[in-house]
Amino acid sequence: SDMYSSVAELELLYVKEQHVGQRLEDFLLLIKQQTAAIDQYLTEFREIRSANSDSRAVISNPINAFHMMRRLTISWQSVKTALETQVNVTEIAEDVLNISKSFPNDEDLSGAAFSLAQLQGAYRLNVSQLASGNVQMSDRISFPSLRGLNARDCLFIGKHAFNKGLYDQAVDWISTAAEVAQSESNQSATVAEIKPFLSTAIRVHDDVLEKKGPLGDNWRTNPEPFKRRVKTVRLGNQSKQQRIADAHTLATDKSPVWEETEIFFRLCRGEQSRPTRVTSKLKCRHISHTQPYFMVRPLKLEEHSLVPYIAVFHDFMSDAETELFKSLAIENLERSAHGSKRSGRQGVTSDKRTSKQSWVQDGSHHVVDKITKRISDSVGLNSQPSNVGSEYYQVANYGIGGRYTPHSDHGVLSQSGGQPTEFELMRGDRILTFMTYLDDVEEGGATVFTHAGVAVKPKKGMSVFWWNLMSDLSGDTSTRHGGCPVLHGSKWICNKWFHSGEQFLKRPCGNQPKSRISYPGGGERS
Ligand SMILES: O=C(O)CCC(=O)C(=O)O
Ligand SMILES: [Fe+2]
Repeated sequence: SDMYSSVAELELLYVKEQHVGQRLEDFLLLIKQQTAAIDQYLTEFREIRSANSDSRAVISNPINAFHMMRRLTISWQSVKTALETQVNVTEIAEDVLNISKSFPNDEDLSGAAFSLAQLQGAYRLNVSQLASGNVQMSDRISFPSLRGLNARDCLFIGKHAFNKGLYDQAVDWISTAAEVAQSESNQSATVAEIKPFLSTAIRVHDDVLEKKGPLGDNWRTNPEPFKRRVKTVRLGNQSKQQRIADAHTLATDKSPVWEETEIFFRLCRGEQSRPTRVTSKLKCRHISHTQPYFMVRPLKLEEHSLVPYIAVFHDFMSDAETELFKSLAIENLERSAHGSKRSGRQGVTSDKRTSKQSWVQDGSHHVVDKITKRISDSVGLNSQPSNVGSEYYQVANYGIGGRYTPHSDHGVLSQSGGQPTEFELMRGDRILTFMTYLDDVEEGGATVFTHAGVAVKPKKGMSVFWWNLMSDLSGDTSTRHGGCPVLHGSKWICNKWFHSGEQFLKRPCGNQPKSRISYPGGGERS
């Protein structure tokens, strides 16, 4: 289950449905042949019997007698074949029913519906347009779907948005449901059925706005009510909303969840613009001196932020290498979890992280080991011993609207779920994240940094890396980041996390007790 949380798995489901569809075509054809034969027999039979005469009267007539003989020989052959192929039908039915055991369940469908609502919210997509089957970001970027959504689909999505506290979107979806219902020739839901949901959604929307304000950790409304004049809107909250509407505001350690979430989505939409005094210092360059083989194939570095240091290597993996990682991972994909306050280090699954993942171990393939060496040489860190200096590769594939809300990668030691083990203490925390995109994503799916104001668009074979720890090995919250919802495409990433415990020979201690580590060579910036 959790099928909606991986596009790669949905592709497998697509192939499965292809097979089932073909079998059902066979099934239908057989049944049609059968009904035709039986139908023909019965038509004649009924005609004769409708006269309601007794046997003597009918059979006394030689032509009638002949007809009966013919019916029960030649015509019966077809009926007999039809009844015997019933066995065949049962076989097909069994096959199809067997396959359908791995079909999505109600929970998967709800997940998919809510993902659509979230996607629409994150990228501010026009709901009517979406309902008509057009995933449109801008005039330039649009992805027509094969068919639109019907009124019942829109109502279903609206209800899910409502249940998750997205009241602004709930009203949008449910009123679109009413619109669609009005013009639907093949009525999937009636306006009369939709109306009560719409008025409830509007009432709750206005209530929440009045009592709690437009934004919170688990609710959202429009800044304006639909119906009533709201007198006592929580102004504090509203002015904050105004503030984050300013394109230069970034998240800080003091930001509540909802504020960071708004900034996250704004960065996802590409609306963030950092001042030129910051961006003008960023450079691109070739790096070839750190290892002899980089002379032949220099690293193509592009900086995205200096403080904290966030940069990418273009063309870090070849197409063959990215394909290899995907193929090693796809068999064992499992729903990704994340830490939470309540569960501590024990992961939980939620819509905070809608992807599936699996671990690819060092040593599982010689190319994997070659890549580990390349990464380690590129960032100047020690990857060994395996799963100590650096973790195994975590390969993940995102689902419909798949995303990962802002978080820090470090903190594996300090989460509340009990004391760290001796092994964890020795291994240290995640000092550096090295993440490679294993595929292109047509739209959406950027990796964004809510404190640093950086958005990195996925590109097949490109790697992005950043430091999660300061020089004194304390956590650096300024590298909080998340994965934006995937609007179109299948997003694959591959993480390698370096740990601090094994880096004592590689990374010189700073002369300042607490400073940010930079690149290359782990030099420092304040
Ligand atoms: O998908 C992304 O862009 C970010 C993924 C991430 O932050 C993680 O896996 O820890
Ligand atoms: Fe992360």
